[in-house]
Formats: sequence, structure tokens, C-alpha cells
Amino acid sequence: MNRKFPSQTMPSIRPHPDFTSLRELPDSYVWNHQADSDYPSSADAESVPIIDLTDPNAVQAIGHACKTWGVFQVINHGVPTHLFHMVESTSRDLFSLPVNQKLKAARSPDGVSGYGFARISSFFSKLMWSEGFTIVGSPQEHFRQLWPHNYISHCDVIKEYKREMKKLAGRLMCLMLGSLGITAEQDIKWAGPKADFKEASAAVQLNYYPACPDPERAMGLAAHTDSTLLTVLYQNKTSGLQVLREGVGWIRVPPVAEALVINIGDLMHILSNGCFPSVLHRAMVNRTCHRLSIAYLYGPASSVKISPHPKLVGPSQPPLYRPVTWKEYLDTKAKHFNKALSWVRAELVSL
Ligand SMILES: C=C1C[C@]23C[C@@]1(O)CC[C@H]2[C@@]12CCC[C@@](C)(C(=O)O1)[C@H]2[C@@H]3C(=O)O
Ligand SMILES: O=C(O)CCC(=O)C(=O)O
Ligand SMILES: [Fe+2]
Repeated sequence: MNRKFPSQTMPSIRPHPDFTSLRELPDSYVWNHQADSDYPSSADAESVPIIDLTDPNAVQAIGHACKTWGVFQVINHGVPTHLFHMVESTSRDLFSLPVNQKLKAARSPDGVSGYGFARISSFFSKLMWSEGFTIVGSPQEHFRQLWPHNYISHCDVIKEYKREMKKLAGRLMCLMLGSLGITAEQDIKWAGPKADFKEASAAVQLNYYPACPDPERAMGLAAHTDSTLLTVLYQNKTSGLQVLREGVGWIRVPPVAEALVINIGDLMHILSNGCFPSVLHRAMVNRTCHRLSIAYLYGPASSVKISPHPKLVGPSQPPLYRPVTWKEYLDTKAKHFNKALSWVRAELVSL
């Protein structure tokens, strides 16, 4: 697939913003959305599929959505509603702390976890109107810095959220792979004997997009694909997420009560030998309402090499990618950003 990406520049280091003090959009936050004319905006011409996980035809619907959209929303997913309220409340408490307090849990320059700008900021010359907090492993040390007296309850919320998300992500893996004729129990060794993907790993990304004085010219989170197998995204009631639909343009993914957005990531793109293309997406901002989203970024255990599945490879379908671990892929992404998939393409030998 030949994708065009928005212009990128060399990485640079920037200070943290204090959004509440900005009444006008500083030039450093003004994005040239003119460049989007490459991708005509089709507003609501088409909409991202919404799939009921209790529907007996869910496997086929998921397969179709993964092939043609790379994204879908799920309802009746079984994750208790109160958990979303709790994780949203933890997120809100975190981002509403004074900047100096949040900086006590800042992500270190070579670290993964903690508070900071979107990691992809370094590839763009303009700043994004958002803050993020990444959780890999336990958030305890960082949360203790943020809330010395009540960090434990916040840690418990994240722990419970991760547990539920892991269950759902394992289920989604079985459904997605099932639609390709791949049975997790027999065909994916690392899925484990119960095919529950127990050894899988994940990161939780809390995203906060403050209300913005000039949303048409700002960018919440620039266009990217996730480096995951799949991402489960919870968004609050404020819309902002958009996905790129090849040949159509940017399509809104509106918040739907009780629904979760599922994105195909680059590792699923590789595992499916390009059958399920990862989806380019971005987050826009709002003039009056802040927006929160919580991404559960799901991938394999660190020792697992992901490569095109043998069932999807044959004389007429050569493997398009070489085997990579998640860590190797993240390193490639950190260097080449949206061109990372091309960097892991297998050498095609012409006969
Ligand atoms: C596991 C990961 C995926 C991620 C990089 C990370 O190490 C932790 C944060 C993730 C995130 C969330 C926002 C978008 C994204 C592109 C980014 O900059 O940080 C993703 C990364 C990714 O999927 O490549
Ligand atoms: O906030 C959103 O809707 C998108 C977030 C996202 O793409 C991410 O965290 O990877
Ligand atoms: Fe994303």
C-alpha cells in the first residue's frame, strides 16, 4: 500500500506547555491543515462499523472491518461500565494536577513510562495540543510522586483496567485471526495452551486534549499508526478521533455510548501479511470541551517474533515482512516513524 504521510521534520526537544494559560493559539501550535487537501474530508459520508460482540456473525463482521477499514467499534464487549468511569476519573485527576506536580512523573528522555508530550512530537515542527501519560508495567513509582497520599487506589484502577483489557484483547485476537482461518489454539504457539494470549504485553496511554481557542488550526495528536497488534481505545463523550479511509479522506469516529474503538496496528499488519492493514489515525481538538482517551496498546510477549503467518503465505503470496519482535519494531518506529513498516519489508526476490 502506497501511503502519503504529512510532512515531517527532524526531531527536536521542547518544553512542556501550560495549556490553561494560553488564550490564543501560539504560532508553534498552528498546523497547516491546507496540506489535508491531499485527503479531501468526507465528513460523515461513510461510518466506521459498529460490531456487537454477542452477534453470532461477529467473526465475519470483524474480518470484513479489518480488511476494509482497519478500525471498528465494539459494543457488548463485557467490560464493566464502572471501570471506564474509574479510569476516566484517575485520568482527569492526573491531568488536572499543576504542571510542576505532573513533571515529577515526567518521562525520562530514554524512558517509556511517565508524563509528557506525545512521543511522536519529535517528528513534527509544530506542537500538538495534548498531554499524555504512558504506563508500561506498574505505575506505582510515578503515581507515588503525583499523589503521595492516595496513589494506591489509582494504581488499583489501572491494574483492574489492564486485566479487563487483556481479556478483551485476547478475545479480539481469536476473532480476528479466526476470520482469516487461523485458530489461536493450533496455529499461534505463543497464544498459550488455552489460547488466552496470557504472555501478551501492553502499554496504557492516557491522552488529554484540553479545550483549544483555535481548534481548526490545531492538532491534538498527529496522524500515525500504532505499532501494536491491536489497540483498544476508550474515548469520553467529546469527539476528535479521525481515521484515514483510502481514497475517501478523514472520517470521524464518533463516541458511541459503551463502545470501544479497535484499531489494527502495524504488528497485525505484518502477522496478517498485509490482509489487515494498520490504520492511520489522528486526534483533533475542541473549542469548548476537553477530551480524554485511554489507549490499551496490545502486543506480543517480548521474546516473540511476529512474522507473516504461514497460513497466509504461499507461492502466490510471498511473505511481505521479515520477522520482528515488538521491541525491534518500536526501535524502528522511533527512528523512521510512519515509514517503519517499509523498513521491515522482506527483500522481494524477482525471478
Ligand atoms: C508500546 C508503545 C506503543 C507506543 C510507544 C509505546 O512504547 C508506548 C506509547 C505508545 C504510543 C501512544 C500514542 C501514539 C504512539 C504512536 C506514540 O507515540 O506513543 C504510540 C506508540 C506506538 O504505537 O508506536
Ligand atoms: O485520542 C485518540 O482518539 C487517539 C489516541 C491514539 O491514537 C493513541 O493513543 O495511540
Ligand atoms: Fe494511536
